[in-house]
Amino acid sequence: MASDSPELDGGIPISYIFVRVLGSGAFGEAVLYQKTEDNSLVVWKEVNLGRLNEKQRRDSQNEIDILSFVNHANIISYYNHFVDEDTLFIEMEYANGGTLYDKVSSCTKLWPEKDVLWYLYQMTSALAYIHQCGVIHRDIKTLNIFLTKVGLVKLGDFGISRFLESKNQMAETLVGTPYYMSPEIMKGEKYNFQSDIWALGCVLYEMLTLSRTFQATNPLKLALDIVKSDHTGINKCYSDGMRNLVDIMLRKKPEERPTAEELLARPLLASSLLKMEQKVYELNSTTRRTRLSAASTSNSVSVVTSKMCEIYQWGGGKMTPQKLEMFTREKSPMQVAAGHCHFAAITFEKELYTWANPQGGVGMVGQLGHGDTASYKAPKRVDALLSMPVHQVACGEDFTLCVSDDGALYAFGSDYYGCLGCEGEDEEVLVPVVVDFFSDHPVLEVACGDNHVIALTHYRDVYTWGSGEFGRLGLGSEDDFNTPQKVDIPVKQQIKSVCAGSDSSFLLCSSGRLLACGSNQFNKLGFNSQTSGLRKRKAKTFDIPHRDRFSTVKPLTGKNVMVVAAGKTHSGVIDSFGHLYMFGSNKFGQLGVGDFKARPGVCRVGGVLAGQRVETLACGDGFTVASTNENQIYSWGNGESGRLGANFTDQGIGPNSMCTAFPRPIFGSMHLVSCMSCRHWNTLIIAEKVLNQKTLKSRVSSPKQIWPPSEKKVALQTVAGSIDSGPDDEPHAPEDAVSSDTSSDFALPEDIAAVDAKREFSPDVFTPPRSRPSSASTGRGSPIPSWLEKELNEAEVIPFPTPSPIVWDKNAHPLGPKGEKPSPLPHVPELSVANALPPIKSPDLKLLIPSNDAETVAFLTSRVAKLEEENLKLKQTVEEQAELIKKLRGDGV
Ligand SMILES: Nc1ncnc2c1ncn2[C@@H]1O[C@H](COP(=O)(O)OP(=O)(O)OP(=O)(O)O)[C@@H](O)[C@H]1O
Repeated sequence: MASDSPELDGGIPISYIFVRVLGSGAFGEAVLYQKTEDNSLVVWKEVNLGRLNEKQRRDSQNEIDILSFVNHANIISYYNHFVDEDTLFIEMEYANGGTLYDKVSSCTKLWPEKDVLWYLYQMTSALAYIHQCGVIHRDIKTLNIFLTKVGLVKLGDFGISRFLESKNQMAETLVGTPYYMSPEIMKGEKYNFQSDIWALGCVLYEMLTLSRTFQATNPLKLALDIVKSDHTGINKCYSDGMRNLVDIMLRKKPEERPTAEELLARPLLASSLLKMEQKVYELNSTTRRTRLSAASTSNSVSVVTSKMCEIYQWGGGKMTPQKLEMFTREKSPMQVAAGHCHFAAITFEKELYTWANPQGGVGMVGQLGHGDTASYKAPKRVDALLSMPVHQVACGEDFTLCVSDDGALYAFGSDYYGCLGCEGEDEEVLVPVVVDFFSDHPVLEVACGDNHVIALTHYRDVYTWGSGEFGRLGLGSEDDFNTPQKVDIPVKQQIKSVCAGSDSSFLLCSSGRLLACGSNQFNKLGFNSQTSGLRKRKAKTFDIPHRDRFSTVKPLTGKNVMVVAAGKTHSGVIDSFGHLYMFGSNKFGQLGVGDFKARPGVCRVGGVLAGQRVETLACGDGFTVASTNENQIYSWGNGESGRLGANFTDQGIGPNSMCTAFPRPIFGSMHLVSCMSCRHWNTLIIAEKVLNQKTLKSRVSSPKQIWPPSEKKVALQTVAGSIDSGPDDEPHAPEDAVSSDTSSDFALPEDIAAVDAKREFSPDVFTPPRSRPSSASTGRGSPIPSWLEKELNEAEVIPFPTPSPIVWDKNAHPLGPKGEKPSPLPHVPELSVANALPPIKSPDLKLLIPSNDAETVAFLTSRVAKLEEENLKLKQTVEEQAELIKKLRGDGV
């Protein structure tokens, strides 16, 4: 039990962000979570064992037994399970496209035969597989056939399946859903695999007719119809082969029905079997994770943290942060983007929501994508993109662009400057249109300035279009373009991320170098340099007004830039140490250096931020917002119209009484910010709150395989044994704690001393770094690339005596703060759980890295950059070789 093992035995803590409750079944809830380890969505099905009778307990146990050994592209994957007191938790694959029931019931027109065939193939393939393994599903129905957005079928809900010893064995229990029950079950006779074929026949019939096979609502009449009557005919628009399939699957005598294998061999399916098999493989390989999560490694103990994400918005008249209730109650946000008067958010389910806050009679021009010019004040889902999983969004002044999982780029709103990237579109586009140009160049990330767009493709090419004033497109001129234009990158650098200011553009390279172009007014690109102290020379500033090609921001060379943010008159970057550097206008104190004086070069922001790692950064019109590894959010600069989310004043010094030139904390309670975006006077942030943390001991398991029938029984006993409530297997921790996060979501600024007091400790809970939606202005990267981190974690441990354990706070620094033992935690509600948990050691890193001094950090950072560069070179060589081989083959050599 976890209480007996105060240390985590090398177990990897896993964080889950609560997304939403999917629904409740007879025994409990199915809850959707995002796993921060790899950003995947998973379902935790909670089964309340306390309410179950003996038979129902067996059924839920049965579901795990079956799920844990089946492994098929068209069956919901099982990842993990544990028992916590009277609740059984099962972690499984999430099917993000609803159920076949939803799809059939929302259809008004008959389906094309090829679509029916595609679904039928996948269901039959899943059935053939489980039947071969000796399992009858026993509850095949449209409600248990899950779908993914890309059109994959996932058979689920094995609650009442069971093994049959042999194909001839007959089951006797009366189970299933009446509409899909076979005649033999209705008659109380024994049944076998062929009952599943009957149910599949009913499902096929529903897909072809959009109605139930037998309609009677009176159970007796239904039973009679199933046993005696024939189903009504199927529309002649379907082929004879298809209609014949229904007939043979719904034969009253089970032995006359084809088996699933035989169905697959029939000409209708067999003729396109290979193609469909290949398609399933391709679609599945992009979405599927490894079957067992880190929690399931042998004897591991993990901390499972579930978090809730909330969106706060301020500015434009909203003087303090306002929580958008919709994203708290129903949907969990993953990325946000702010425009001049419109906003966008993407949920974990990859749905896009938009809303607006127009002021002073500003008209809407379709930038919300809802098909009209209404200004929806509350977030509304963009239904036109429902079938497209959207992973990133960016807002321009009055237009919006977003990227789907498959790299398609969609645009809507005003095309006045050609920012929609599609020639021949109306000036106002009210629903998303695809930017055709990128059909052959899948897009990774998009950034929008006020009137221009930058897109980064999967091949790491950069395209720009829209207004070219001040050379912001980096194309060597100030010309405007209404279609994407490829940008020449002067240095052979791999571009990692793109960022757009109002009339400026930045490209962030994997090497940590920053390239910029566009207007350098106030030195907001950071190009200006100053020479002073040279013999016989006066101090001189080299002022560059604008640049029309991307070039290196030289004053930042040597800083390993991880994050860049650009506002209207100023910009900022965060380096790999979490240091913040600002440049541009300081009229409103937006550089955060404690005064309002113009600064000719790049300034490092210290003060209250010194000693913290800055993790996210966003720049608006005359103000800046940043968050740190200590979960504090700061704002500074111009406070007019609620830009700072609070009322700070350095009265009498700045240009107006609402300005502050120092970073000021704005949230009273601690929040982890995963994403932020500022534009004009608006700010949007996503703040994470820990809901609860559990320490759990995972069952002993290794990745499951399909066993030959003879070994099946033994293997299943092993799996079943692992959730027995015997002492060795008790997987829950008595110290499971639920955070009583009753602190107000937002409080006005505390006094800085209180905040400083909080900064003296760092939580000793280790949570894995979160991979974030890539957004130049918002995201923060892990200081150590994932491959290196993986290598470090998997490296062989060489015993090395250390006087005191080093607590590695991943959020704090690549190597932790000087290796000191942290002081005990004061009582802060959000951290009460952290206090309850034992300190987590990171033996691997502690042993691998003998000292935590700055040199080691610098060494590792430069090594990472170098390795990345080498990696890039290798990739290029491989590509060149592949090209050569292709050419040679083409020439017939
Ligand atoms: N893996 C999954 N992916 C997507 N949705 C799921 C998944 N598992 C369950 N759901 C959804 O969650 C809801 C609740 O599911 P659950 O399995 O708890 O109950 P049920 O199947 O509706 O009822 P019962 O288990 O009593 O038959 C259902 O709407 C179901 O569609």
